[in-house]
Amino acid sequence: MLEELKKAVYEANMLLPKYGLVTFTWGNVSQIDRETGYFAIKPSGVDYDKLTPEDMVLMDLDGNKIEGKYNPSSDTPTHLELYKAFPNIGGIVHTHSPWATSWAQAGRGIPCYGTTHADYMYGEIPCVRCLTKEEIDGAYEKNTGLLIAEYFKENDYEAVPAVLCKNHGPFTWGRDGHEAVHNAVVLEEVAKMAARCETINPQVKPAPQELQDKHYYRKHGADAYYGQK
Ligand SMILES: O=C(CO)[C@@H](O)[C@H](O)COP(=O)(O)O
Repeated sequence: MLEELKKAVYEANMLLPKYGLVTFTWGNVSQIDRETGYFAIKPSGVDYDKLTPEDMVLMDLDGNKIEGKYNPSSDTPTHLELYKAFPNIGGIVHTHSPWATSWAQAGRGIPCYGTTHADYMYGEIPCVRCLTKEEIDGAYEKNTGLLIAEYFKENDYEAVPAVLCKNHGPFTWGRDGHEAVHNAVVLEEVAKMAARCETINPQVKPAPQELQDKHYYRKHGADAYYGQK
């Protein structure tokens, strides 16, 4: 079932090691078929070099496994909550990419220091709070998804398709898995540049708003990143 979807998700997952975003079996990509409401996601704990398209696990938005010989990624409940909360999201990535995860562990959002950032993400890339003891002791991954969804109910997830979860790591999204991976690569590069920028000049300030606006809206214009505004 949904073989094309599983193939696309397999190919998107294989980009994570290709771009140096993951070590061992860390990280995962999913993509949803909005007609069926099913999404395909990387199986939990399977080495990337052993993965095949058939290994992708099909899930529904109630958290039921529809098809797949493996367990779905442990982060599946987070992906699920984001798909439920935001209809324009078609693909989601979670990694522990080192530079973005370092900002997440430090509990800081990534300011926009330059046009590389502004070309893809409008303003600061946020870091949401660490989960509470109750949230951690409960459904950790589901609560991570609910926390991200809560933040972006008040903030534009189309303008900033990325978030850092404090003491954990980054999540990115897009219209499909490949675009979510693209945003994960951009996030890691921007995180690296920003960290180095602050080392070179600890007094550095964000780029002027007019420069940020020029670059973001030149690429995204009045049309939203996901369609007509
Ligand atoms: O965030 C985590 C663990 O902290 C996960 O993303 C693992 O890094 C990958 O788990 P699986 O997808 O293999 O279950």
